[in-house]
Amino acid sequence: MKRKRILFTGGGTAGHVIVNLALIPVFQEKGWEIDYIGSKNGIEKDLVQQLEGVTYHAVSTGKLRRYMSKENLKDPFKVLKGTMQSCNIIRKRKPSVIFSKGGFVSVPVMIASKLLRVPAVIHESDYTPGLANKIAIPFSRKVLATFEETLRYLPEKKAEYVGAVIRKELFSGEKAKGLAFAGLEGKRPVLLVMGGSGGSEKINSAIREGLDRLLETYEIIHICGKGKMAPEFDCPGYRQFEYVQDELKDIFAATDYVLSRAGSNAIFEFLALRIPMLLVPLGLNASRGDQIVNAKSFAEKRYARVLDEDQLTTETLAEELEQLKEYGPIMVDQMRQTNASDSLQKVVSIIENTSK
Ligand SMILES: CC(=O)N[C@H]1[C@@H](OP(=O)(O)OP(=O)(O)OC[C@H]2O[C@@H](n3ccc(=O)[nH]c3=O)[C@H](O)[C@@H]2O)O[C@H](CO)[C@@H](O)[C@@H]1O
Repeated sequence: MKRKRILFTGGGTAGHVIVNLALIPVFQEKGWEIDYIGSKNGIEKDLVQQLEGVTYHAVSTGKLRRYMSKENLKDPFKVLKGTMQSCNIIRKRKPSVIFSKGGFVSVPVMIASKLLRVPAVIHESDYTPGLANKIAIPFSRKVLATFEETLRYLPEKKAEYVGAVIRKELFSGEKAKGLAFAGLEGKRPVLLVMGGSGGSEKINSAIREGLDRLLETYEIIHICGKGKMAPEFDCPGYRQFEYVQDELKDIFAATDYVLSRAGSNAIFEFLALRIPMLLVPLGLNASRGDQIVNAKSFAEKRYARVLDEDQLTTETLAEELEQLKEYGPIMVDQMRQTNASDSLQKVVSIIENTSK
């Protein structure tokens, strides 16, 4: 019997790849063939190309900029080229279904899916839909949302709330391995600092400026982002990484508190693992404000505390971390009332039912 084939797309930042990484092993176990369309140089290429049994195809992509640039004039042509390349790949590989996690690389793939009548499912993990997904929704059969509140921004007939899709392996981390990997003793509570998949210069600076004081209370694991390490700050109890893959589960298991950006995938992972979080959402000057609403929703449900980026100083950070310690047990109680465990299965069933 001919094996079914699924084509994934999504990229730009890890937030647009991670859900695909959670789904790929499930479809592999089911015996499906897997293709992935991403960009030539995006993080999706690094994360997906190393997976066994997944064929990665790179296409030309535009970039959905929110500012004026000469490059904006070239983008429609890049999207057109990407659409033609995607059409060729789809014609050759003949997927039964396409799953898109958004990001600008997904736009040409979604247009191609419509042109060639391959059913496509979109996933939106932020509270408000991203620009790429907004463009792609008319080309899709189904739009799945992590936040229940997102449904009000989506077409009723296509939208479905599924919750957060979380990589299974994140639930099997080991604290001792996490501490050993980071070279920490675990004598003081471990604070994980994670400025999103690309790191955050603002959070990095605030942590490093207040490092001596923070190290009196915490041991710190700092995921700073590619090219954002600062070896001159290396000292006992403080460990920096650019980006962590396989060992992330162990780092999470060793974490008592987290200071983070408010990207949807990351905050739902902390929620699922019951880690009290202080969130510093990316501001309106650098984004459409999706993290601000993600964070607000978490604060309202008492899963998180929020510190606005423009209020972030070493002093406010130290104060807020004190509050995080105090309110941590309440947050954990609130988080224990949630259950994200069946989201992955739900999404898999929807994709299977949508496929040709
Ligand atoms: C600057 C930007 O555009 N940010 C967006 C991007 O964030 P970003 O790419 O940071 O996305 P998320 O925080 O949602 O997800 C990051 C993912 O990367 C993983 N991870 C991170 C660091 C690491 O070392 N190893 C690792 O595996 C996290 O565990 C998480 O699963 O997508 C999110 C989801 O659409 C949006 O909410 C953010 O606004």
